[in-house]
Amino acid sequence: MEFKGIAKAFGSLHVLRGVDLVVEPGEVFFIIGQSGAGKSVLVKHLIGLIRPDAGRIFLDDVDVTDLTEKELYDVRKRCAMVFQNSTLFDSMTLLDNVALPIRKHKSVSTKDARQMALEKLKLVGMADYHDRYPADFGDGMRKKVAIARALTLDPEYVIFDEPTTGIDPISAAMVDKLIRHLADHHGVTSIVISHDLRSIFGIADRIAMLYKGKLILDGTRDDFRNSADPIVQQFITGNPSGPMEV
Ligand SMILES: Nc1ncnc2c1ncn2[C@@H]1O[C@H](COP(=O)(O)OP(=O)(O)OP(=O)(O)O)[C@@H](O)[C@H]1O
Repeated sequence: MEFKGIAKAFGSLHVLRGVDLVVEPGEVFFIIGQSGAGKSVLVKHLIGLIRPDAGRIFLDDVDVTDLTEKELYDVRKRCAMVFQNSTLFDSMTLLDNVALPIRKHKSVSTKDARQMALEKLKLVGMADYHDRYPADFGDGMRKKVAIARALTLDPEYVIFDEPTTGIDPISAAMVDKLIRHLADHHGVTSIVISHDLRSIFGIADRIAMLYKGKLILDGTRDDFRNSADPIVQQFITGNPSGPMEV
C-alpha cells in the first residue's frame, strides 16, 4: 500500500498536507496521532471513501486514486475495513452475522455460505460458539466476530480503525493477538489506527505518527522509543504537558 503526497482539506481545515507512506506486504503497520490528526481520513483514501485533493494512492502497483465506484468494488474486496463501531446484528447468530457478506457478494447457497463463515470463525477462535448470539459475549469476542466478518472475502489487506478502543485489557490483548496472527500465519497486511500504547508497542512492525497534516516519524517501535523528537516522546509517554499543540 502506498500513499504519495496525499493532501486533503475540508473547507479551510487542512487535514493532510503531503503524506508519503509505504506499507510493505505482511506488515502490521500502526498509524498514530492525536484525535483529529487525520488518521481515519488518510486510510479512507485507500478504498475510495475519501478522494485526495493532491497525491496518488497505490494498492500493489495499481493506482486506485481515480477509480470509479464500480472499479472500487474489487479494491474493497481486496482491502477490508473494520470500522471502530462495527456492530453485529443482535438477532442473528454469530455464524449468520459472518455469512451475511458472503451471501451478499458471492453467488453461493446458504449452506455453503455458512460453511465458509464457519472457517472464518475458526480463524478467530470463535467457531465453538457459532450458534450463539452476540449478546452472550463481551466486547473482545464480539470484535473478533466483526473481524471474522471482515475476512469473509479473503482480503489481502485489512484496515483496523481503533480495534481496541473502549474494550477491557484482556479483550484488547485478544484482538492484538489475532491481528498479529493474521499477519504471521495468513500473510494479511494490516493498517491499524490506534491510541492504545500497549497494542502499539506490543504488535507493531512499523509505526507512523501524524501531526499537523504530516508524518513526523515513520519507523520501528525502537525508532519511536529512541526518538529525540519531543512531540513523539510526549505522545508515546502520554504526557499532558509538552510542546504538542492540543
Ligand atoms: N467528511 C468530512 N467532512 C468534513 N470534515 C471531516 C470529514 N472527515 C473528517 N473530517 C475532519 O477531519 C479531521 C480529521 O479526522 P479523522 O477522523 O481523520 O481524525 P482521527 O485522527 O482519525 O481522529 P480520532 O482519533 O479522533 O478518530 C477532523 O477534524 C474531522 O472533523
